[in-house]
Parts: sequence; C-alpha cells; structure tokens
Amino acid sequence: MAAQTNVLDFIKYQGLGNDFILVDNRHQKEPLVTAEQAKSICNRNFGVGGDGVIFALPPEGDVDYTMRIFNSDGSEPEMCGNGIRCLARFVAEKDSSGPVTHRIHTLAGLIQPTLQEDGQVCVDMGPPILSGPQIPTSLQPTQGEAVVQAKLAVEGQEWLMTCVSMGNPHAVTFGTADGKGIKVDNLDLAHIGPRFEHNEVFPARTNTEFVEVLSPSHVRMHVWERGAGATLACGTGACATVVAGVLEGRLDRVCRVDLPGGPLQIEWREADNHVYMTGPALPVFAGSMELK
Ligand SMILES: N[C@@H](CCC[C@H](N)C(=O)O)C(=O)O
Repeated sequence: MAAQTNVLDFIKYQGLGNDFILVDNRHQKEPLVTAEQAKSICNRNFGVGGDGVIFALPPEGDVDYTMRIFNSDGSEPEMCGNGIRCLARFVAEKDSSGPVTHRIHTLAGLIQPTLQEDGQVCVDMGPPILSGPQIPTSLQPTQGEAVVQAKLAVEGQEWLMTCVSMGNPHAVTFGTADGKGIKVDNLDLAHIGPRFEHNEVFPARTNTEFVEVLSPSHVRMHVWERGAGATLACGTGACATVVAGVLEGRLDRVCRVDLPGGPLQIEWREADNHVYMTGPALPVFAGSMELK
C-alpha cells in the first residue's frame, strides 16, 4: 500500500525582503503545519526558505479572519507587521471581491490593514504598550510606567534601551550611555543581536532595533529579530522605533524608517494613540511541498 502524502500549497510573499510562506488555512482552526515543520519549511537550504510561515485561519469573533505565524525557529510570535501586509494581499488575491480594509484577529488583538490604490498597504497597528511588565522587561521604568533610555550592559558597553510592545516585544537603542550614536553599517548584528535577544531582562526574549537618526523624520534601522535573526525588515520594529524615538524626544510622530530591504512610513497618531505603518507586500511565487 502506498504511504499517504500530505501536500501543502502556499504562496511565498515578501514585504521589503522580510519573506513569508503564506497558507490558506481558513477551512480549519488548527494550522496545517506544526512548529517543527514550519522550521524546516523556512530553512533556506533544505526548505522553501523564509523568515516565517503565516496562516489565514477562520475568524475568531467579529473579524474577517485570524492570523497566526511561526518564526523561522518554530517559535510563535504575537504579531508581524510585514507579514500582515502580505496576508492582506494574499487573501485579497484569493477573494477578489473581498473588503479593502481587513479586520484580522491576532494574538496581539485586532489589526486592520487597508489595501491602497497605489498597491501599498496601510496598517492600523493599534496602540503601543509601554508598561515594562506587559512588554515584558524587568528593566526599571524611567518615565511613568515606560522604560525609556534604561541602561543595559552588553559586551562591555552601557546601551540606552527604550522598550515598546506592538503586541510583540521590542527593545530600541539609539546608542550608548557615553553619548555614542549608532552607525548601522558598523554593527556586527550576528554577534551582538543574540546578546540582547536572550538577555535575562527580557523574559519572553526580544526583538532589538539599532537606530541611526538622519533627521527627526528620517532614520535608518537594522534589526535583530527574536526567532529569526537579522532580517531585511521588521514592521513592528519600525513602529516601535518611531514610538521610542518620540518618547526620547528625538523623532517626529511621522517618520520614514529605512531598513536594509527598503523604507516604511510610520505615524504614531496623537488623535487615537494608534500606530500606522505603510509599505509594500508582493507575491514571489506559488508552490506546493510534501510535508514530512
Ligand atoms: N518581521 C516581523 C516580526 C516577526 C515576529 C518577531 N520575530 C517576534 O518574534 O516578535 C515584523 O515585520 O513585524
């Protein structure tokens, strides 16, 4: 008797080079692949290759559908900014008469991407979370409940960290306590990134953003992602960067964030305290693979 094979259909998408395997999972509540399988699928030599696997699941509550994601190390984050733009485009292509604004349930709550006529996707990412224990970090609050420019010793330097959750945890640094700013091109991310990600002050690990300010409305940012390492872009990280920059008095509420994969436009809107992210999302190829 022939062994039964389990074939996964997917479309690979990318948002500024942050790349994902998208799966239409709207017919069943559980993701079609396990965390371990996601890790193999993301492998760039032995699998499809990607920074994560994203599932469109049936709606939970009063929404259009639910999103879940596995990082390339198989861990499950609460949210993904570039990923949710890709997901909105993916579902829109499948349901050509679907809504322009999608209401998506995530582990970080309700997120609403809007497909713009110019092909970009603008996402209402909701309000940032600033309370240390909720981020979570054990770094002590310095501005009310917020952890702003808290000192953290890593690799013999005291880094100034501002912590922000966009549903998932971020630690943003513009430089060290001796007044040295960041030059993103000089960073050895593969060496330094894990020392932040796994630092004991971040009990759920963290994404870390290293930011070079070009002007109050324009920065360069390189990211070390929890569960995925150095990626070409991070949407939630770009949002956290602008929130941190505003809290530190360095940035305007409307700011362009240049990532290795390209720019994102971010606004932390005073009127509703929500963060809005605008950027691209593009299909790369469709495929199917046998799941082991
Ligand atoms: N690249 C994403 C963030 C993905 C999740 C992150 N690695 C985490 O574990 O929190 C983005 O664009 O936001």
